[in-house]
Formats: sequence, structure tokens, C-alpha cells
Amino acid sequence: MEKLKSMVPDRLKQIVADSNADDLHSTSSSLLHFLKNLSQFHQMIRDLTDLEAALCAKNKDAALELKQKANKCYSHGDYDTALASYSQALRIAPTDAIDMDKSLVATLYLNRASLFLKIGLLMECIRDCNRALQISPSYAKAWYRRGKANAALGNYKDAIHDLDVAKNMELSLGGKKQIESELKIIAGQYEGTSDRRVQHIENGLGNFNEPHQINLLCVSMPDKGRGMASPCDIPQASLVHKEEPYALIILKSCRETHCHYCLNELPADTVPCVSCSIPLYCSQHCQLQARGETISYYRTKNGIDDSLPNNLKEYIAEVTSCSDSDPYVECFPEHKHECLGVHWPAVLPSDIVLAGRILAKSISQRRGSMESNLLGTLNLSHGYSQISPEGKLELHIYAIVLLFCLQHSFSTELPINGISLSQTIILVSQIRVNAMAVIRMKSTDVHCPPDQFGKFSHIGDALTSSVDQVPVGKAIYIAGSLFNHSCQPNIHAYFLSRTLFIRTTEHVAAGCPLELSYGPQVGQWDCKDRLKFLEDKYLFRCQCIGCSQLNLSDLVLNAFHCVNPNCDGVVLDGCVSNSELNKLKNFPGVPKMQVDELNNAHIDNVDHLVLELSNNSFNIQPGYCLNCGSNCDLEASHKAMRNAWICMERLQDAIVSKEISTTILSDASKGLGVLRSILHRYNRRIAEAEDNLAQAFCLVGDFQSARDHCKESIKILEMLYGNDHIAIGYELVKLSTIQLSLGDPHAADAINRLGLIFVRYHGSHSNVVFPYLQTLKREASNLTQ
Ligand SMILES: C[S@@+](CC[C@H](N)C(=O)[O-])C[C@H]1O[C@@H](n2cnc3c(N)ncnc32)[C@H](O)[C@@H]1O
Repeated sequence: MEKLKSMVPDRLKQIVADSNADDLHSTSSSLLHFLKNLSQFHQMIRDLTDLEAALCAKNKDAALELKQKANKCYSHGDYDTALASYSQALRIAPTDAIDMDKSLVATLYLNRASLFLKIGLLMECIRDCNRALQISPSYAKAWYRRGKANAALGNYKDAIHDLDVAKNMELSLGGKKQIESELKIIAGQYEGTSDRRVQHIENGLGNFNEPHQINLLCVSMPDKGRGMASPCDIPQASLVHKEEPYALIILKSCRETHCHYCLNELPADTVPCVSCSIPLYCSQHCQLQARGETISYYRTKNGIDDSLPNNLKEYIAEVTSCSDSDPYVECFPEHKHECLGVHWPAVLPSDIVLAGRILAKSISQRRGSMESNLLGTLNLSHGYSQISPEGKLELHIYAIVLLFCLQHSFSTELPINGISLSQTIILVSQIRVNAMAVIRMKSTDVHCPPDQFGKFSHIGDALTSSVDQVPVGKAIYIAGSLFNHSCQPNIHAYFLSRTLFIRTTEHVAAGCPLELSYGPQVGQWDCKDRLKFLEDKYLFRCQCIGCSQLNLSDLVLNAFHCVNPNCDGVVLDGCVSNSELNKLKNFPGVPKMQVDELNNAHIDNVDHLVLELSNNSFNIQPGYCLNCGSNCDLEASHKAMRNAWICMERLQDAIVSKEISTTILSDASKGLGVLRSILHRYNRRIAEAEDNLAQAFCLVGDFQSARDHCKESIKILEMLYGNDHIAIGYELVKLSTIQLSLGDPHAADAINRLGLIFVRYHGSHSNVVFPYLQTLKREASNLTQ
């Protein structure tokens, strides 16, 4: 890309740099004309679309090699490597490949099923047997393994059926005898037990039904374009919006860990794409939705003996039909056009591949050339004119490259000309402004990751955990795109599988705008950092209340301590004070801060500040205490802060490597002392340092110190975010697990409080979004019993 960009003549670069949304037709045509005459451009397209050169095509020889490696590791007891190798072999094995008279894919599923049986992953074993049987219904060994796993699950009736079928399919006399003796044992176990049948369901999308009856209003806002507003008073934690994505894509960083369709974490029994080696799915259901095809399309000859009793024939039919839990929902198979073994979808940036999915959907829905009203249908805003000259050139080139790649799937249905190119450029600009980051909540044990059953391990009596938000995908939600941003949002967006849910986090009065955060929030960053982020990433200058009116958090978040030891006032840095002054300039004459807010914040001696505010003569000067006016040497303070922070960075590295030495810990504790002496007591860095020390003390097993630091961190965050913010909920997870480790009964209060915060943000979905909540509640009730 960089090379192509550098080859564009300056004259053309200038034309593109000056372009606006209305003349893209001509600028893109000029660039297309130039690139079409460039051999390097054609080479790049060949590299991206040539089947021979692609790394994503299936490869039988490589799959066989991996199968051998996996078998060897399995027999040597190296189960982790064996599992990884079977899964990789499945990923690259051509679906129609035959190995020793059997479907290679069916054999690989069976071998992986044997491994799952060995390591006790019984449901995974059964699912893999089902997959092998869907391809080869007369595969005796697959019926046998299935029977063993069913027996181990206490699912005796099915186990007997499985082994009965296996006995009928087995050709060797010795094999038949062995199965017979197993059958006798299982029949003995079955006698006297009540018939309980474990459901063999595939992984797949859950059903998250919760009705929402509020029809929101789409209104026009003077400074933000269209936006959503409430037609009536809406109570806190109400579900106000639910939507499936128009198009969605997984982030590159999650390709190996999350399902490419539903974006849930991958189980051990991953299902690969049927015709290329890129996507991994959690189930055949997801594979089918994404590709429109599953392995059952590659079924070998049935080979079922007609003389089998009818009940067994019915049983075979039931098992070997597609065993997905959810019926196939007719939808656009979003990966199909990418799935030709070519590797442009793996190489191009996610938003370009997402644009490809939207274009492909539009072509296949209309079965004709790209409709001129595609963008009208989406009706999304874009910020093309605000994009930098460099960015505009890149967008032009990507649009051309994408259309050439897509033409391999759609040929004449997709003409490449000024019209299609200008639409693609606008489409990518719309994606940049409107795509939502799909986030998953991830709980991590400070000591070890959860085991394969999702349980958290205990080290001694310690159970210490933290919660992170991990972006896993990007998606366009058409109605969801109409919600504007606020750094002090009153709604919260979250995702279950692919579905977007939006919930109020406070009572919203009729007519009020409903605004969510596109990322930055008051309490997390100061105003200048939030404005910069939103301008860089979303191309707009934020007009939300947090960025236009003074608030306590923005003043103290990055502030220094007053040099006067008796004063608790705020000393602002140059750039912070500029952005705070801008708020006053843009909104003169309005009392910006509530006296209550300041009093609640327990900042002593703030009367002076409040007085000046209400007189509209508020004077913010960098380096001067807002309370007593003392001057602080900002340069020296910065230097001292940087030095102290070096100790904290060493501690952070040690936490990552889990090697905490006494020296590193004591240096970091001293560093915290320095930070406390130079930074304002509600400076966010102190909270971060306290949190780092809490984690480090957890790791060395000093839970009392960990608890003290965690509490200090929470006190600061409460000041910055407010008491009931989700950020406090995350910190309470840490605090409560430390308290549980100590047997401290206050854990129950912390868990109760965090439960209420999670309900405020996720309503009835709290336990689904954060399954660990139930574990915590159980632990808390054990403690109080
Ligand atoms: C996802 S769209 C939201 C809907 C948009 N207002 C519309 O009319 O389609 C994002 C765009 O809305 C506008 N916007 C959203 N939040 C804003 C805010 N806090 N301040 C200013 N503009 C905002 C910006 O133009 C931004 O690029």
C-alpha cells in the first residue's frame, strides 16, 4: 500500500487531497486510470487474488502431515500439541479429500473425538463424533467413541444404541466381540438407573429474549445531526434497543480465539470453514450461517445396512442429520464471497473487508449490478471532507483494490468505474464513523486462566480475579448508528453473540437525548484527550455536556497537588487548563459546577473556586493553584512524576511476567509515595498505581496489602466516575475476590454492590454477560454461612 501511495504523482495526490464527497466520481476515475497502467498495481491484485499464491487454500499433504504429528503426540501423552495439530489439520484438510479409503475430515474429527474422550471433554467428543458421522454415517469407530462418551455421561440408552450401531458396522470379528462385551457392561450399568438423557447440543447462538416496548424518536439535533430521544420517561436499566448487525467482522487479533460468526469464545472443538483455512467457528450452526454450507454437504455413500432394525435406522438418521441446535436462519452468508482460497480477506484492513461484505450483500440481495441507491438504503452519516489528505488517498486506493478483489467473485455484476468507486469510498467513510466495536467481557484469574470447564482455580485459598473489556469485532447496526456520543452517557451498549442491546443507565426524562459512549468517558480521560480521540477516530468535535461544561473529574484527573501543604487545591497543566478555559469561553455566563458536586467531592477549601465560578470571573492559569493561587514548578513536578512512574512501569512488567521481586515491589511503593506528594489526590495515575500494587500484592500472596491498595484505588475512581459507574463494578470484582481470599465478610457487601451495578448496566442479562457473578455470589454466601 505504502509503495503504491508513493508512486502516485503529486498532481493526482493534490486532486485527491482536495476532493469532497460530490466529486469523488471524477477523482476516483483519474486514480483508477493511473493505477490500471501500473504493473505494480496488477501484481498486487494478483498476489491478493491468485489461488496458486494464496496461503489460505486447503492443502491435503500438509493436513496429512499434521495428522501424523497429532497421532504421534497423542500416543506420547502430549495432548495439548495433539489437539492443536488435529484442529489445524481439520482447518486445512480439503473437505472432499480421501485418506486410506475414508474421508480425511471424518477421520480427523474422529481422532480429535478420541482425544477429547481421553481428556474427559465428553460433550466435545460427542459433537466431533457427530461431525464424523455426518460425513461417514457408517463409520463404526465413530459410533463406538460416541457410545463410550455417552456411557461416561450416564446417557446409557444412547450409549447402547451407539454401540449397537457400531457392532453392526464393525467388519472385524474381534472388533464385534469387544463391542459386545462393552455393551454388556453398559447394559448392567443402565439397569436400575432412571433414564436421563443429556442433550447433545451444538454450541451456538443463545436466545436472549427480553421484550422492549419503547419506540424511540429519531430527532434532529442542532450540533450533532440526527439522534435518538426518549418519547416518555424511561426508568433506569430499561432495555431501549435491540438489533442484529447489518454486517459484522471479527478483528484480526481475535481470529484464533473467537468464533468468526457469533464472536463468542471458541470451544476446544472448533469447526473450520468448509472451503478455506481462515475462519474458525464455535459450531456447525455458525459455520452454516457464515458460509451457507456445512460438512454434511460432503457426505460419503451412506453404507447403512438395510437389514438393521427400524429403531436403529431412525436413530442413525437422527444423529447423522445436521445436529445444530438452532434451525438454519435464512440469512446472507457473509463469508461466502471471500471463501475461494484467496487471501485478500486475511490481508486487507477489517473495515475494508467489512465494506466488501456490505457490497456483496447488496449485490446478492438485488442480484444485479451494484444499485445506485445502496448508500441511500444505509442512510449513514460520513465525515469524508474531514479526512486528512493522506487518508483520502489511502481510501481511494483501498476502494480500487477492494473492487478488483471482489470482481473475482462477482465479475460483471460489479463494474469498476467512477460510480462504484465513489460509492465504495463513501461506504468506507461511513463504516469508519458508524461501525461499533463489539466488546466482550473477560474475567481473568490473577494466578491462572479459568480451566477448560470455565471454573476458576484456587491457589491455596486465594481466588483473585479481574475483569477486562475486549474488543472482538466491528459491526454496522443501522438503527444503532443513530445514537450519538456523550462522554457522560445515559445509555450503555453491550453485545450477546452478534446482537446489540442498549439499556438506560439512569432515569431518562421524556424528550431527552439518549447518548452512549463511543469510547472515551469523563473519569477515564480528561477533556483534551477525549476531544483528540474523537476527532482522530470519528472525525467530529464532541459537543457533549462533559466536553462543554466544567466538571470536577476533568479538573482533577491529571492535576498536580498544591505546593502549599495545607491546601488541597487543584493545579492544572498547560494543555488541560486550555481545554477547560475553552469550555468557559464557549459557554460564558453559565454556572458550570454544582456546589453540591464539589462538596460531595470532599475537596477542602473550594469555596474560593465556587465563588469565582458563580461570578463568572473564573480564572484558570496553568501552574497556579485554583484554590489558594500558589505557584507550582510544573517542570520539576513532571520530572519527579516521570521518575516515580518508571518504578511503576517496572512493576507492571513484573506483573505481566508474574515475577515480582521484593526490590521492585518496594521501589513501586516508594514511587506511589512520591506520586501522592506531587499529584492531586484524585489524579488518575494514583488510582492506577494503587491498582498495580494491589495486583502485585495479590501475586505475592499479601492479600491484606492488596485489599488496602484496591480500596484506595476505588476511592479515587468513585470521585472520578461517580459511585455507580460500571468502572467501579469492575474494581469491586477485584476487591471482593481479594476479600474472599482473606475470608473477609465484607466481601458480601462488595459483591452485593457490584451485582447492583451490573444489573444497572445489563439488566436481566447480567449473569450472561458476566457469568462469574454467580460464582462470586455463591462464594459470598458460603462465607456468610
Ligand atoms: C454514529 S453517527 C450518529 C448519528 C448522526 N448524528 C447522524 O445524523 O447520522 C456519528 C456522528 O454523529 C455526530 N455526533 C455524534 N455524537 C456527537 C457529539 N457528542 N458531538 C458532536 N457530534 C456528534 C458526528 O457527526 C458523528 O460523526
